[in-house]
Amino acid sequence: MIRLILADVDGTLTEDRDTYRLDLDAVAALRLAEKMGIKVGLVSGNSYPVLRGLHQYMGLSGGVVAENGCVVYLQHFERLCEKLERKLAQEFSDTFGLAQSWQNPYRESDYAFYLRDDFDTNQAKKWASSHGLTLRYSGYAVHISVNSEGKALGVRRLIQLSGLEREQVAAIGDSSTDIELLKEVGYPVALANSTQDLKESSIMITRSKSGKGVVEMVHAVLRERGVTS
Ligand SMILES: O=C(O)COP(=O)(O)O
Ligand SMILES: [Mg+2]
Repeated sequence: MIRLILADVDGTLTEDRDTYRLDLDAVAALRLAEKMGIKVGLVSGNSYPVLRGLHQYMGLSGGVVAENGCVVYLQHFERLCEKLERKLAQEFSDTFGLAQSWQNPYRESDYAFYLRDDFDTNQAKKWASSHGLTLRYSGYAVHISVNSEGKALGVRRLIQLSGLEREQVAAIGDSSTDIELLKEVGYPVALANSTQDLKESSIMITRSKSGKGVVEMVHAVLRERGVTS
């Protein structure tokens, strides 16, 4: 029986994959899950303060995985990765001409950058590996990180802190950065507008995109628990 739902944020809880506007129906569905006794956690490439704030104001209790797996919060804060020197973020930004995310001052192990059309992914991957780092793209931002396992690292710790087995956990996401999230849970769900590689990592693909797909997923989980919805 599912006891915890883990949701990605950008592209998943939003109205679509190209906006930061939260889908209010998705927020309501996650609150309904909490009311029915299923905890909801957020697993994202965003920084800890952003996720901790969202978790609190959305009324969730399942915890947070931030910085693509490097930070976990469930009643207390844990950083699971080494810190990455800030000057490397500046060097990456200068080398590839990418603006730094406004959240970079609040990150310590995974830095994010806004993509440009002329971005050379192969060169950036080479740069990252020559610095012992991993490059990821969420559909919203390019990330460099000390963490080669991505969201899986934080998700395993969050599930452990929750005292649950992976079979009791469902997860939903929209991009390649969620493959590492979905592979850690018993009920992996992709959205209608997820990237193809993520769909291949799921056992359910929603009919609707982004936030409306989250609503479908929550109702599927509630049905599985015998709660008619
Ligand atoms: O930080 C990003 O680039 C996107 O974050 P996400 O993991 O919530 O999609
Ligand atoms: Mg996303």
